[in-house]
Amino acid sequence: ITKEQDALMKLIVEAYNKHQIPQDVTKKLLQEQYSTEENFLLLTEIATSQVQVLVEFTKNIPGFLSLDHEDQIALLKGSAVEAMFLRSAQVFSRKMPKGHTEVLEERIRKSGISEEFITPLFNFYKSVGELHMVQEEQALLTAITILTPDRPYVKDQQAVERLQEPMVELLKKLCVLQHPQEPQYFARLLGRLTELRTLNHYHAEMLTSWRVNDHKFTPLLCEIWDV
Ligand SMILES: Nc1ccc(C(=O)O[C@H]2C[C@H]3CC[C@@H]2C3)cc1
Repeated sequence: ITKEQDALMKLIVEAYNKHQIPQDVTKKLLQEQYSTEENFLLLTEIATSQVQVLVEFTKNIPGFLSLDHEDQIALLKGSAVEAMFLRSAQVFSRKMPKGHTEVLEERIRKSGISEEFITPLFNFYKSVGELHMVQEEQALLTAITILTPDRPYVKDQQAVERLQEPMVELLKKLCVLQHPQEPQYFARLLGRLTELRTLNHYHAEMLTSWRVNDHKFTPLLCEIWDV
């Protein structure tokens, strides 16, 4: 790892850890009663908070704020679902106190999300958990997801590639250092990004079904997902 790569990694990890889901949101998970309505409201709070954390993290990715402003929006809107699921998968499988994980799982299962999305969602959570990513890998993988050049409406894809490439190279080196006994570990991480893309479709269905049943979203979620 070169000096520049080490500096880049420290910036990304610092940005990743700077913003977390507020305690009061995760505390509510245990307190509120278990109605479908209450669960939906909790998930709405979690998703809104996740998107806020995502925007703050993205602004701290070196070079992001120097991109064309419309492209910045296109990258955020194009990656919000994937970055949110990636972070919630990491929180779900690692950071949460034991009791919370089961409670959150229960609430997700009973919030009006259709079964056909529940299965792929928890399969994804499980496959992320099994990777036992260190925080550097989590932060870099999230930044790489956000800096995907071929999102809809991105005008200057080369500029995004120039930011994403060094992060992919750095992640590749990190994986070799962190998992020397597992040469295919880096490929497994990138495989998670492919699995993530499939969740976009399910997520759009989830939003539509909630909208149809007249569920209220927050202004931020309406804006980032055009609902
Ligand atoms: N009104 C909404 C409520 C929740 C979501 C959402 O994406 O929830 C995600 C956050 C984590 C819990 C369920 C999934 C993963 C979207 C709109």
